[in-house]
Amino acid sequence: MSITRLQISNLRNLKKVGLQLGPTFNFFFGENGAGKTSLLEALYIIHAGRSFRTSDLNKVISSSESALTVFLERQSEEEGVTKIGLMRERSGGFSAKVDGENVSTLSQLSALLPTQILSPESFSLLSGGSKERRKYIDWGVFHVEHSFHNLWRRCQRLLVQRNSLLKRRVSHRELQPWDKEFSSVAHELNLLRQRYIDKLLPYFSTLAQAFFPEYEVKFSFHPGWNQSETLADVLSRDIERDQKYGHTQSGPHRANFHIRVNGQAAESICSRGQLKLLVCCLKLAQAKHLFEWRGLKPVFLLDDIESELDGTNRQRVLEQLRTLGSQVLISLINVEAISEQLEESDRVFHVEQGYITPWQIKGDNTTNNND
Ligand SMILES: Nc1ncnc2c1ncn2[C@@H]1O[C@H](COP(=O)(O)OP(=O)(O)OP(=O)(O)O)[C@@H](O)[C@H]1O
Repeated sequence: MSITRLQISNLRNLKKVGLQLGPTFNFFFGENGAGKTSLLEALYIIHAGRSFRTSDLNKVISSSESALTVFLERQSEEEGVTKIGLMRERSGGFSAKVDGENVSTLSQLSALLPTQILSPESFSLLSGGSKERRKYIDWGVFHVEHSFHNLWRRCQRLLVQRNSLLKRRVSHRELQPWDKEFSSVAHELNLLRQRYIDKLLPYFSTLAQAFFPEYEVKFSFHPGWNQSETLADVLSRDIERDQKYGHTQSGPHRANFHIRVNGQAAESICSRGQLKLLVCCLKLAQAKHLFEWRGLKPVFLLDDIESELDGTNRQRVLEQLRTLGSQVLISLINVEAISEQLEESDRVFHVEQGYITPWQIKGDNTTNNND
């Protein structure tokens, strides 16, 4: 799968952009503040319904404009061309269409456009809170297990209901029917996560070994409660604590994973650069797994990796992406940095004050197509 056409209006400084993308690497170069990250942000928004830079989408809409739109055409061998569009209004209104038909949930767009991002922000996957790590696992489960999304939503609803009952301090007896259902859905959800991780781990281990040959790198998953007990037993035992805090302390909403390097927590022993490389291994592992199990290649968005990884490691990550055959959109400042490694199907674009134009590299010289 790859994105062939992309149109963006009123997204930060991108007032009106129209592009034909190539199926392999697409490089976007330009000075600070030119609009490179905003272009990647547009694709992320249409995939996830949110930005990777801010939780407030109004900040992403161009100042003095009332709505942003992103439209794209996706080409896949099995399904041919699919047209996908999204509009986000300043008033909060959201509308999305696939081939002219309104879609009711954003998860329909996510399913059509599996997208992975490597940006300075995405490196908090290992150094930040557990929410990001749950999102990482659930991205993968969502794309390979069809029942996951509904199960996840049921689990969220039950959790909200249980928490509101806890806050109202209802009796243990009144809580029991909720606990029974919550435990049963949680158990099913956990099985899907466990099954996914069992399949993902060989991919991660191979990559970790290639990138960190001198270290022993171990991944461990924690479902959100002690597995020697059932969740129903844990909830029943901890009822007083849950009532005291007014929310449920155990369950799949507390799932997490840890990476240990030579027996120590990665975030305590690894350098910043090594942590970033581990995040690359995690994301590449998901992409390889998705391709081998579902034949899908996610689109990769690489923002500012020049400043995030050293030359050798950057090269190794790019080589992995070339082997995978994913479509990749990469932002960078200096076009000279890539002139040696371009392949025939790659495309280069110059980003300048919100305008994006195709660029051709000839030998040692860089020339604009429009020259
Ligand atoms: N809501 C908005 N409306 C209009 N312009 C905006 C808005 N938000 C940000 N901008 C401007 O849009 C540009 C966005 O730049 P972006 O972050 O995409 O740059 P970049 O090319 O990735 O730069 P860098 O190399 O520094 O990361 C900036 O010039 C910023 O001032």
